Amino acid sequence: MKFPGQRKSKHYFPVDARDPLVAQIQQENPLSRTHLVGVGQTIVDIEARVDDAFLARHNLSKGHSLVLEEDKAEELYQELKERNLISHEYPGDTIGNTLHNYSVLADDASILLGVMSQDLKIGSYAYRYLCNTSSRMDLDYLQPVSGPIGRCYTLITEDGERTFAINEGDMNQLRPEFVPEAAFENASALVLSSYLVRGKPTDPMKDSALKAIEYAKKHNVPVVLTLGTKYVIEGKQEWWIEFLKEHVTCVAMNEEEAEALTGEKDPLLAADKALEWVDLVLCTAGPIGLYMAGYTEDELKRESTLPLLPGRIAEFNKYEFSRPMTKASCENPIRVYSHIAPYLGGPVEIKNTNGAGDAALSALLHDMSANVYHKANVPNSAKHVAKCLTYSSFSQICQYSNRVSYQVLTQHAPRLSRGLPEREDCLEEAYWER
Ligand SMILES: Nc1ncnc2c1ncn2[C@@H]1O[C@H](COP(=O)(O)OP(=O)(O)OP(=O)(O)O)[C@@H](O)[C@H]1O
Ligand SMILES: O=c1[nH]cnc2c1ncn2[C@@H]1O[C@H](CO)[C@@H](O)[C@H]1O
Repeated sequence: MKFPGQRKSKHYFPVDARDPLVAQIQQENPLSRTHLVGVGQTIVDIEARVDDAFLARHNLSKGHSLVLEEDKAEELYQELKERNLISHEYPGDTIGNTLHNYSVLADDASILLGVMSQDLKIGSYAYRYLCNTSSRMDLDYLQPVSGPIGRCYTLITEDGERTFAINEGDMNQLRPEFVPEAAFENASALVLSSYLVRGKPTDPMKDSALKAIEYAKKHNVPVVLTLGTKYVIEGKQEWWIEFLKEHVTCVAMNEEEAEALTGEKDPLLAADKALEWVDLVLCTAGPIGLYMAGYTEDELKRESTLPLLPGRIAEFNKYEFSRPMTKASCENPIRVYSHIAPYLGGPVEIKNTNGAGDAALSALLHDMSANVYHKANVPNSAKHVAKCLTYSSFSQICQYSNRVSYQVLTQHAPRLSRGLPEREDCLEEAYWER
């Protein structure tokens, strides 16, 4: 496990490969490992530049993700092909992206539960998916299917906005028996998306997601839900709120999804509202940057030395140097919030915003895993006197998530093509204090 954030801090582990005491411990007891597990919809993103008329012709709603009927999807594909509009093809899926990015950042294992075409043809979409996925992502549990994996037409209009049109293929055919309990032993988190429940009523995907949640709970693995698109939430708020209350530790969303869920337009107020149902919130807000909200123990709160920020909650970032905890593990829980503006004000040229939110979430998950890893290997560390959800503070995670989003904005693909530059390993020194 490569560590996130302040890697030179005294709690960094493995502390120093040259320290004879540490070397000894490592020889006697191999380090305990952890991994991230996710239930995904295996999808290839097919990117094309189109105009607004194209979206109108295919009845697509700009900025969102819609599932098309097979014949409509074929019509759309034919037009893209005939007009030679397809520019890139990448592995996609919000969960696949998150797991891949996690594996790249942590240089460690993640497990994808999903489907894969059993008869692979070289050059096919399934083949492309596998070739361009991190070798740290464990694909051994995938369920073989006879049909194609999903295709996500990623349509970029002149204003830089992206609209998704989905041809499902067999992406929702994952059956519960392909969700093995073994994948949850020692897992640091289970990550799911709200997209998993929008298949046909006869699709087994929803039951598979519920099976995964059942195992996660059994093994005390936090459940992290990313909201995907506001259309999955709108009109079903009550259902989602019950779902969050019952199953979810951490929710990740952008400001539109946050509004659909909470009715609050302001991302800070929306994040605050979501704390009524979950323990930790990541809310991205495009050019505004991102917010986090969560709980910490009153006695353990740590005051920020950064400027206090104005917002709909006065001095909301006052305790952002605290580490997130579940509400239940606090005796006197207090709410903590943090915000960060886009890294360096955002890239000079945004290649594509596709995947920026997934990138932010993968950084948070990396930090959660680092905590589990550190706790398993250095249980007596002062870091673990209280049961925290993450290794770093709210503030540090905001910085890290934002930095990773920036990296995705500067490239076409929705997944990180490589880790962050090594010279930035210590965020404080190399980047934030510039
Ligand atoms: N126009 C922009 N300028 C600067 N930074 C941006 C811009 N858009 C996004 N970002 C950065 O990327 C992060 C995530 O972006 P955004 O809120 O667009 O995610 P999202 O809508 O969930 O994306 P996706 O669903 O495509 O993964 C933001 O917190 C911000 O740091
Ligand atoms: O219905 C869906 N299920 C799963 N992933 C999706 C769906 N629609 C879009 N994306 C994925 O969202 C990523 C960016 O966040 C894209 O890579 C796209 O593949």
